[in-house]
Amino acid sequence: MDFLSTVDELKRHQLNTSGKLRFSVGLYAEYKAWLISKNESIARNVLLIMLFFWSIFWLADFFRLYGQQFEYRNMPMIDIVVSVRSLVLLYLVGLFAWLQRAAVTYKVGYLWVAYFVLATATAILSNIYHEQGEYQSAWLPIVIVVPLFTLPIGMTFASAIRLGLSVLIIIGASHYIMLKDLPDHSPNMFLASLVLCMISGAAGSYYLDKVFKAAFVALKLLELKTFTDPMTDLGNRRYFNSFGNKLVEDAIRTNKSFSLVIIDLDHFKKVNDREGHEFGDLVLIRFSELLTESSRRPFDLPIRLGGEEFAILLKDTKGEDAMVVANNLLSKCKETRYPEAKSTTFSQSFSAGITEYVQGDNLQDMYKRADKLLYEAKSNGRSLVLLG
Ligand SMILES: Nc1nc2c(ncn2[C@@H]2O[C@H](COP(=O)(O)OP(=O)(O)OP(=O)(O)O)[C@@H](O)[C@H]2O)c(=O)[nH]1
Repeated sequence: MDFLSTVDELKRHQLNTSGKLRFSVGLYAEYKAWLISKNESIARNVLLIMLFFWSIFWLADFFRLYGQQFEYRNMPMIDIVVSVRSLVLLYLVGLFAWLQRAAVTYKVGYLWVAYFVLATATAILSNIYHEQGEYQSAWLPIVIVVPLFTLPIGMTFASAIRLGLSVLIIIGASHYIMLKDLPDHSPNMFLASLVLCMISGAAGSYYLDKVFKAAFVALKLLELKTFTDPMTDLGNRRYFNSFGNKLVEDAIRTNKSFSLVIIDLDHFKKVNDREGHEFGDLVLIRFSELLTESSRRPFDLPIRLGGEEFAILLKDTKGEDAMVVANNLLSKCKETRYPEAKSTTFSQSFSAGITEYVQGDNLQDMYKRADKLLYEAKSNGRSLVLLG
């Protein structure tokens, strides 16, 4: 896959959609897909072994420290610091596994696997061979974890360093507190480890940032294509189903309502016949722009269901309020002038049916209700919005 052109395409696309399209495929779905995927078994097994190793490593670290705490120091906070740190690291390794899947999918991450293996090996070896006491170097594996803080993809080099530094300060400080009373603790060793971690953390962050930004962009582009109508850049029927079902779930959980508007342009066949198909397309595009303008709140979702049929999903909106939105849209639609039309008096109207969610509804029930009203509007002379 050519990532540079992908990034450019995504940028173009995002400009057109003006941020209206929201994505429903999240990290969780990706992670699940990774777990069930059959094709990437090698990468998955390697990572699961790593994960296992890490669990053992950090748990052992914890129990060793726990076992020795009374011998070396009297700090009740030590247990908490160590266990929280171990949990956070395990969680981050889980996230790393997800990121690695993305890397394997987009065939850009093998260098990262090498980095991971190398850093882990360094950590084990430094632990085994350190003569003065293992804890000075026990936190070296942090070099692997720090780059994970580039997770908010889109990070710059400067922010990767900033994040790397803050993580190191937090973990370094907690480690220092744990170690400072050890009889064989060497401050120079501590300092050297800190610098090493800082450098590799920042370098790793920078590299990871580049790699995963590309993978992330490719993933988003795929979602964008799946859910977008190519002519109007509105969400398509697939997106309608996905977002609409989510609204139903939200409504069940929160007891809040939402409304659905189904719109069908009037006499559109005649528009095509009289003015030509190309002009018909232009009307559809202009109407989509109006639809986007009138769906002003962040969770108003305009959709092209297909042909000359559109919908708006209005979150937290009562039927009467949706009626106001639809009637304003109808006025604007009729007022729109088309200098491109052969007929100077050309204007486009639509008919619409609106319904509000009632407990027990599913999306299909709502669609049927709104569609019935829409056809009532059609048979009552068109250019009409009905609520029911
Ligand atoms: N130009 C253009 N026309 C389309 C597109 N999709 C569907 N159409 C046309 O939209 C028209 C829909 O016509 P009908 O379903 O008969 O309905 P209508 O003429 O709008 O009449 P009413 O809905 O009863 O008001 C058909 O002529 C389709 O060819 C498109 O992408 N571009």
